[in-house]
Amino acid sequence: GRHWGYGEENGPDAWHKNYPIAHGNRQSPIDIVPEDTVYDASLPPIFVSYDHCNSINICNNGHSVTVEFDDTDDKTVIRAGPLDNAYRLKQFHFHWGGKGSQGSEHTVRGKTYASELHLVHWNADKYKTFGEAAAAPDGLAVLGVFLEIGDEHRGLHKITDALYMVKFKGRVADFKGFNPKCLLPNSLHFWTYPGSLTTPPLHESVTWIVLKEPIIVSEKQMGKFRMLLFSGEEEESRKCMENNFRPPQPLKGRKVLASFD
Ligand SMILES: CCN[C@H]1CN(CCOCC)S(=O)(=O)c2sc(S(N)(=O)=O)cc21
Ligand SMILES: [Zn+2]
Repeated sequence: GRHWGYGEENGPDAWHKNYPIAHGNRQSPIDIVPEDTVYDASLPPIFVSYDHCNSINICNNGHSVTVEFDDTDDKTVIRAGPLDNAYRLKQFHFHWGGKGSQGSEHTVRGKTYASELHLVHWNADKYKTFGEAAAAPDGLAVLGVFLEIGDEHRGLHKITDALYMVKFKGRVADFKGFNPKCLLPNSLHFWTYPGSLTTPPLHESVTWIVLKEPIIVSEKQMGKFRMLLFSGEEEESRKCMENNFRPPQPLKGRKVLASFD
């Protein structure tokens, strides 16, 4: 049937037709209002151990560009913070705009960023497979990092230089040895709240951990993401992959905790 996307007909406002959970009580993203967040002094810092981290490939799935990891053991995990278990890195991907500073999914007091990086982790302590975890209320932990336009980012070069290999939907290319630690900002101060996948199937299975400090990337680097296509090589309609973000969803009484005062 008609596949979901970010267009006029199949975009975020239409997703509820095939995915009624779109109108659920813990949907993402949200607008984070710092003065309404609760500083929780008992919240430990998050612990990111990406040291033996190894990427496998880079892929254009028709919705975003993703870098996938070998998650067969606990060598690349995040723990602590709001999490009760170690969560294994499965993939990371981005959401971005068409120009300027629109493009992030979470917003901060209405401020949008040019892009947002999502590092997707799953609770392998509790669930046997990623698929099972992706549908469980405490199955996933996604680390969100804002990207702001400024000087170029040295760590992002390896990604933007590889995007030409996956221009078309369905393309996968080898992408080994990339460690996403280089994409994290200096501070790991975060906001956290219970939410969902921001794309279909919109499972309410994500503990969101959104970093307050953005990383800085250049307009030129962001431009390379917009060279990607939503469409496959065989399709005649060539649609640039951009504005692949869901707007903020109702908070519905949820509390957003802050790890910093
Ligand atoms: C295009 C589909 N995007 C999905 C694909 N996965 C979920 C479905 O998996 C089932 C086995 S996912 O867990 O990798 C994931 S995380 C995010 S987000 N933007 O909320 O960080 C979206 C998605
Ligand atoms: Zn995402």
